[in-house]
Amino acid sequence: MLILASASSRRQQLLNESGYAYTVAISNIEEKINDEQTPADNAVQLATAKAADVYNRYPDAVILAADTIVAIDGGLLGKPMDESDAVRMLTHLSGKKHEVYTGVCIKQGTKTRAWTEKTNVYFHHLSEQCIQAYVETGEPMDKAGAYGIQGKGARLVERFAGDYYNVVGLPIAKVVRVLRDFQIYPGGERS
Ligand SMILES: Cc1cn([C@H]2C[C@H](O)[C@@H](COP(=O)(O)OP(=O)(O)OP(=O)(O)O)O2)c(=O)[nH]c1=O
Repeated sequence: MLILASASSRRQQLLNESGYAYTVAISNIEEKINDEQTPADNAVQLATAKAADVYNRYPDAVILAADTIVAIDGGLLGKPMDESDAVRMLTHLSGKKHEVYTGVCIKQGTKTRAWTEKTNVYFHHLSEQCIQAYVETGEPMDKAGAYGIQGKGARLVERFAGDYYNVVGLPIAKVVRVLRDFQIYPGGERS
């Protein structure tokens, strides 16, 4: 049995599109960023903590957890606290390159595979008016870095290098490969 330890509708959608049968169980951990650690370590540790939390409730299942963090100029951006925080984040990202890290943890019993995937994203120069209008759509509020590349936030992005789905919140191609090692297969694929 596969359990997705995530409330994120984007992650659920990516698993649905791949044709997996799974159940959602949400972890209750507090997502605290540790500024003294690298972005990659933060992302993978948060994903591992989410998986460990759900493992306590489902000790026999294969558990998939993920965490997405945005890094720029050596600092980390999680989800914005409010609209002015979203404006601050988007102003910081404007006209620059940043990195999106998604940490993934797949766990069954003592068998654990955990890693971080990085995608570089380059933003256009954004006017104050453009940032304000985007924040007013409400889209930034539940997203790391205050944007969603898969939504209206697409207009902010000049280009990216790496896995697009990693930015959305789950590097699905690698996840599919690692899940095979746990005997979990996508729709249409046999063991
Ligand atoms: C950068 C970016 C982030 N995001 C999202 C992915 C994640 O859902 C969210 C980062 O928060 P996360 O803490 O990774 O995930 P979550 O809180 O939504 O769900 P859970 O903790 O239950 O797993 O930001 C996008 O949807 N698009 C983007 O372009």
